[in-house]
Amino acid sequence: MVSSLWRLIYITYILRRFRLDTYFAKKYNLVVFKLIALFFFWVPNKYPQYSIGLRLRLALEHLGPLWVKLGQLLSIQDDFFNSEITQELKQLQERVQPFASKQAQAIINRDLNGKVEKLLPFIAEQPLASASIAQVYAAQLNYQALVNLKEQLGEHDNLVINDLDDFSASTNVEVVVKVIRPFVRQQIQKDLRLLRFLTSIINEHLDSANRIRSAEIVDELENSCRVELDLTLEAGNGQTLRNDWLNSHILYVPKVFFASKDIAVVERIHGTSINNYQELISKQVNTELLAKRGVEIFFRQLLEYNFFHADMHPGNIFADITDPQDPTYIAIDFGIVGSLTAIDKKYLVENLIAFFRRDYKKIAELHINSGWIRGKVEINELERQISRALDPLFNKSLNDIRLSLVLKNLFKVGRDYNMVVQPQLILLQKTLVYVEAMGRNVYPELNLWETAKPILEQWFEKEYGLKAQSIKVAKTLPHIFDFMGHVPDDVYRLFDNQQQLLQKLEQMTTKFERQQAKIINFMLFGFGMLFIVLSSLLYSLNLVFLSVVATVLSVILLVSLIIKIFIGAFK
Ligand SMILES: Nc1ncnc2c1ncn2[C@@H]1O[C@H](COP(=O)(O)OP(=O)(O)OP(=O)(O)O)[C@@H](O)[C@H]1O
Repeated sequence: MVSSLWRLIYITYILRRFRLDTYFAKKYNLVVFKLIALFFFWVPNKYPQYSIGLRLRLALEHLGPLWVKLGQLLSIQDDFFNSEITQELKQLQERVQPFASKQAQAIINRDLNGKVEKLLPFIAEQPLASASIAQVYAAQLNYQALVNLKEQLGEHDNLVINDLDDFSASTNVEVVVKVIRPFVRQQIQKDLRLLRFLTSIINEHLDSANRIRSAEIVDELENSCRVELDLTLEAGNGQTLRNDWLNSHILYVPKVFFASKDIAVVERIHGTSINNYQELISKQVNTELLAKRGVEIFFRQLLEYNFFHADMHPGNIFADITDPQDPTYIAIDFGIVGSLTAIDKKYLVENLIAFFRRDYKKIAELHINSGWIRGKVEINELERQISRALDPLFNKSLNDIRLSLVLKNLFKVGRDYNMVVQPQLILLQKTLVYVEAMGRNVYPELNLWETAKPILEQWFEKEYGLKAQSIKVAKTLPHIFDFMGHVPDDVYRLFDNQQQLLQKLEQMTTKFERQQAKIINFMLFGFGMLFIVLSSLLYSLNLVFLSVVATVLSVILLVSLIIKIFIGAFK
């Protein structure tokens, strides 16, 4: 509690130090930001010449991993900040001090439970890289020791050892050991709670038109941090992706050998960072092919395997340029992955194809006929809205068409009509932002239109085209015939069952009627006798008239009873 309070004070101090409170006070007109200025009046304004975007970026970098991730997330939404700020946020980098290798060693020792020397005969003293969540060390893995350990896995239930069938080695293997920063989990959790608290306070004081989608953003952050902070989940994702691409030439996925929550041992890769454009050029790499292969990989992950790497920022993608004319990709860091439902996949492809054909009516029809948009919607009006959102994208040259923007604008129109866009579709759209940026960085003339269109059309034809439908029908025919063969039996059984049911119903009705008759008889008899007793009582009290009435009533009741029994006997 006390540490959370200190952290909150530190966050507000940083807001003031970079004069973000003044910006937000103006943007949202909230007293809370004016209070910060009052409370931290003594903090000097050191960066008056810096733009707001730069100050925001520096503040987030100061605050640490969660805030950097928040900034990265906001940099690909355009309903939060203007383009100048989002451009700056796109350059967010994690400025973290490496943590002591001694601590890393202690974590490795703890999780490998006394087997470190056997499994990892060499671990470098200095880290290879230090990111905000993890630090990475070059190391050597004794492969045979790992094979033996897998056989007696029971003893090491904190470790997940992946299937080793897809890898073989007779000597030590070059690996990297990824170690989660000590206390980063606690710090991120604490910051998440504070972020939720701060955004809810802000939201409470905003009028509905200005409210921010805070809960949605914080949920998304929490979700991605949950996976990134548990390396066993990353190990599982890595294995799935590796299996998908095992026989492919264009993407290599390094082997994740094993992991605990805090460490992962991964095959070491040697590639050129996809950001290193200078090297790609100086080695005369076929950048056009490289860029096109990037787009192909993205769509194949989605359409063929339905499992996509969703953290494709340039730090995680490398190129193997051993043969510059045949460049291929290497992907690392499998913390965030995604997959789509069959319906979302169809939605995506159909809409993109219709967009390529500039057929906005078709897009409108798709949204209505498939029930994505419910309620009464005027098709022409929807078509107009879609055209308004998408047509400006055509005004650019084909090279500049950004599919990520197409999707984003489409989702926006959908949301205006209360369509619920599934989070995985949003994740995909955000991944596409990186894929497109990367492709254009590698080969500025990349024409996504030309590259993606045939892939999408082929997939759609394969899945939903005439041939695919005929094959599907042909496959279902035996089942239909089988079903029809059983129909007479089933119908007979149905009728038979129905007959039995009717008989049962009849029996129950008769029983009920009998019970009912008995009750009526009993009541006629009971009331008849009651009136006889009443009549003699009234007579003894000299109430002759009333006594006669009671006698008459009792006679009526008893005679009715006799007639009823008499009729019942002849039924
Ligand atoms: N298999 C590998 N081979 C060689 N280098 C690696 C490997 N895995 C990671 N690295 C190096 O370590 C860096 C950080 O690794 P990784 O991206 O997996 O960590 P992270 O904490 O998830 O970082 P972030 O979330 O910021 O991307 C990479 O950018 C790369 O330089």
